[in-house]
Amino acid sequence: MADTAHTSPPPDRTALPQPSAVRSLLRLWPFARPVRVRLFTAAFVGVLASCIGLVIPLVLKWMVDGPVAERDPGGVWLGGAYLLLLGVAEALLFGLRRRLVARPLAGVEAAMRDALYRHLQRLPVAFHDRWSSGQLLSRGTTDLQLVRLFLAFPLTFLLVNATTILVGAVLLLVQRWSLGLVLLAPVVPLMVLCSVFEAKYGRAARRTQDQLGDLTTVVEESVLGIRVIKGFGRHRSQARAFRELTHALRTSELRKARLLAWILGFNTTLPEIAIGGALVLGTLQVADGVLSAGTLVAFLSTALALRWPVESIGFLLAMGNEAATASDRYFEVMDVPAVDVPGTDAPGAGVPGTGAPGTGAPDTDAPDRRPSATERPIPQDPALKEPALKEPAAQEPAAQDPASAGTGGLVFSGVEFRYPDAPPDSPPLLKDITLHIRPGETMALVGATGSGKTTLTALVPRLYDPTAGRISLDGRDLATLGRDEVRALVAVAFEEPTLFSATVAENVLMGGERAQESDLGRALAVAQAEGFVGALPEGSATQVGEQGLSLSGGQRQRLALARAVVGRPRFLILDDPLSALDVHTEALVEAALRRVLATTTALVVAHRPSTVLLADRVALLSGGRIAAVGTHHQLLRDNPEYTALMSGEGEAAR
Ligand SMILES: Nc1ncnc2c1ncn2[C@@H]1O[C@H](COP(=O)(O)OP(=O)(O)OP(=O)(O)O)[C@@H](O)[C@H]1O
Repeated sequence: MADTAHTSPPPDRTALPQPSAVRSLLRLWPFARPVRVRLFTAAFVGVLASCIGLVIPLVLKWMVDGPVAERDPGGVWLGGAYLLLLGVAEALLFGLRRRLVARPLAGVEAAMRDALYRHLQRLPVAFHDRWSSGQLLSRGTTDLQLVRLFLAFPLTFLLVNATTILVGAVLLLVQRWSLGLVLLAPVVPLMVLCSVFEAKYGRAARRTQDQLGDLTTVVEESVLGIRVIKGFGRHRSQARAFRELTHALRTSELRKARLLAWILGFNTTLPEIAIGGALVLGTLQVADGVLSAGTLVAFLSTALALRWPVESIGFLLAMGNEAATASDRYFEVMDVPAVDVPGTDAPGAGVPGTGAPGTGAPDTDAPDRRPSATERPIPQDPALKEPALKEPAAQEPAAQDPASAGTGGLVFSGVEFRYPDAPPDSPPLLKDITLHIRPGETMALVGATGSGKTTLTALVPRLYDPTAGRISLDGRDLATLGRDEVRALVAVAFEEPTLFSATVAENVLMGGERAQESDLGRALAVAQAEGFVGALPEGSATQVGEQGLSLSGGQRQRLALARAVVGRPRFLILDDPLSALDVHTEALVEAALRRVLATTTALVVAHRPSTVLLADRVALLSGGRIAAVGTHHQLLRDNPEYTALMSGEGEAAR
């Protein structure tokens, strides 16, 4: 499992030491590798184009000292033709460079985005509990654009410009070493200034990109929560919060602009002063007859040709720093160990450095940290350990695995759980949970608000892993099952029914890998959703809006229930599935659900007696433990806490 540092979003990273920009950028290599030939060719073409630019001053020198001095019009025309050819070749080569990289780099950006999305799907729920969606969105959008821009432009031009400056410096020194030294005098101060700039700009870029992520979160929350904002008239305070963030972002952007202006100023002024100095000195040397006019022209043309490569260093460093920051932010997410490796039986096999025990989120190397099913036999009848009233289950096992006779169904053995972000000295939320739901049995889970019912149910589909103890499904240790196996065995309907921007049918059918269109009707019937789905403009082919907002709460809940039952799961986890239904619909759904529950092993979080009555037995969760197990009537008779909860007194007292 990821440790807290991994699951937590980075705090203010600008306060931390920044990793070297080069090291951050080198991490992009695996993604850039497939297009390396194009990148290197583009760099070579760029260097060639730039060197052609440096030949132009040499042609000028030849023209001034030759045809111009000798008043030879034919030579002047020839020189002009050479210059034109060189100029056209330079332009064509720069165009070719751009063409070479544009398409492959769009592919690199898409591949990185794809990898990020796939990774996000496989990260533990604990990670998503802690990271804001805006931070993730901005890493998958703006940050990746910055990376593509860097690979397309500054990466090549840092190389092209460095080569141009180097070749140009040699040409200057060869033409007239004394003038060359005057021109090269600003190199050392400029290098110092550039390194100071780089450090400062790197921090500013980090701050800006983090603030952009926060801003995205606010926008997203405002859009999704628009009903609450309007309902409570919070648009002014929301707008104020938004303004504060945009103001902070603007301040950071201005700081970047100031830093950029500062380095551009130095990068322009110092070389200009040097060129001025060389011009004065060169003119004196021409006047003294120690230097030809052609050499001075060539010298100054070379110096002017080097102006852009020097001036642009500021821009290129800025873009490089932004890309390095983007790379850091991208890999902060990519470095969080994933929960599972598809196609492997043991979750997380092959993913290095994952999973410290006791942190509460699904682990990728669970077999390492917990003994395997063969090492730790499941207690022969964990139900015997249950602390309170017992009676035979109404449903006997339909088909028990002979190898695990008596341990089939859903078994919690000494399960303990603490959320990864809970204070380390706080007691675990769930302690020593030992519970046996027999094959085919429906167990209701009852407890006060906040007692941990949802948390306990979330352990079954492995949204989180217990911090101690074990859960088994039909005798198989849950921790040894791959993600696909768990998904095939367990279906869940959450308290908050989430629907996706897709058709009703797609939303329901995503509940079962092998679910067919024919299962759709059955699932909708169980959830008593046929009526309203049939009345939708295009029936089950109707698109439901973002998060299914175009449907009522009860309708969404019924579709979520249909999704849970569509795949005929062996284990069904329902978190208060009928809470948003009216009494009449609830009775109809219950009648249909009863038939589904008869064929599955189910754990149903229940708040109301009507839901509890769906179950064969009831487990009472109190103080983080299973305080009692029995039938509804037994618990009503013998357990005052349960009686209070069912009568509503318990909740009212809280
Ligand atoms: N992701 C999380 N990180 C940290 N703590 C959490 C997280 N989710 C829930 N909790 C805490 O765990 C406790 C139990 O929450 P849980 O949702 O399991 O209770 P519940 O019994 O289902 O409540 P309800 O009946 O109101 O739905 C609460 O105190 C809650 O604040």
